[in-house]
Amino acid sequence: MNPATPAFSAAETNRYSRHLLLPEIGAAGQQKLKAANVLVVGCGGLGCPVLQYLAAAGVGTLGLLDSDTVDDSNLQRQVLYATTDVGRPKAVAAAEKLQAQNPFIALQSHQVHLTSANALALFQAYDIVVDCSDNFATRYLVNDACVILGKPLVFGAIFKFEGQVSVFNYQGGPTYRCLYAQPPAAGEAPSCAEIGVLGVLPGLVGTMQATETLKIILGLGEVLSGRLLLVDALGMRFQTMRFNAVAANQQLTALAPDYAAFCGELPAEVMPVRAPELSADELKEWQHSGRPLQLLDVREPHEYALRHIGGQLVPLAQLPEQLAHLNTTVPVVVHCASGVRSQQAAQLLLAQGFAEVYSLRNGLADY
Ligand SMILES: Nc1ncnc2c1ncn2[C@@H]1O[C@H](COP(=O)(O)OP(=O)(O)OP(=O)(O)O)[C@@H](O)[C@H]1O
Repeated sequence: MNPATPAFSAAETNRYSRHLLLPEIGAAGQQKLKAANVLVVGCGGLGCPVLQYLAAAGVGTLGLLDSDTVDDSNLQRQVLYATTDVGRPKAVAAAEKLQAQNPFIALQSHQVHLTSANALALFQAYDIVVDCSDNFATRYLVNDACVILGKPLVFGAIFKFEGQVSVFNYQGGPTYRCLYAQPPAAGEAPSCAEIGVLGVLPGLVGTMQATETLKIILGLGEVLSGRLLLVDALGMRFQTMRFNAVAANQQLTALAPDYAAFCGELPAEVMPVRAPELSADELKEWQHSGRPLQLLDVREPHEYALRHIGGQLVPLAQLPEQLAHLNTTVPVVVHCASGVRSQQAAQLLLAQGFAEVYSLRNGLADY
């Protein structure tokens, strides 16, 4: 179809009237939006605002890829979901909300986990991919699939109060690998589930991703290619850093077989044995019994200051050098915010010869 030909119903013309008024968009631009196919990988914190604004703007086909279900801890920031959606697949619940918001667009739910085995086939049908995932294995996989298929990739990431936005593989521009040649060491970059995130931050970063996506479709402005936007919500400061393409990263021909392994996630069969866990009730019972116990809090001092249940504070990163101050023969219960860092710490203690070590299941969240 000729993108310059307006093919809108009266209801669409009215709906998109504020776009149609802009000479930079107009009927031709709105037609480009209607003809566009955009895949959003991850319908969580970032995915929700990206999807909401792309749907409202009239992007004709939106793919929603997510393997997860809605958890009540998602509702603090994943604004497409209601309390009644808890337990439902995100790709399905989000599609319902978006279809109600805009009946003139098509929504494709992909309720799958993205892997090397399905990425190329899934991406094929889309013009642009927006990465709203939350882990490094998926980010490298999404990048490589976009490079192989020659698709622009709109990237966003959040951490506590900070965010990053960029556009990769745009018209021969640099890729995610040009910016980050190697993933961080396992445990070096904790997830939102572990470290927390300001609820509005994905809204801030996700709307920037949506903006870049619309600019790419419309051919408007200066796309954020070869530039990384750094968002500091606490200082409300925005900085841009330039980076260059590395030719080898733009010439990938095949996906890696296992992105989790590339990112240092060990396969289940060689994972260190998980330390035994204790429930919050079991810990409370132990504390009341007076049986000897070393209670270890492996969070950061600022988290401890906010709330603690006693015990010794030894942030996870400092644990290896603090081992000499602990008694290897007295049982140890390690806890953190949600049970992830404490599991790592408990495994370390067991490997160092501590006789009896437990990790508090779900951390302070359950206590
Ligand atoms: N490889 C993947 N395949 C499918 N979905 C993915 C993949 N990687 C990440 N996701 C999805 O991306 C979304 C990221 O959202 P977000 O960062 O808000 O995390 P969350 O898992 O919903 O929340 P939390 O980590 O706090 O529990 C999640 O819904 C997750 O299921």
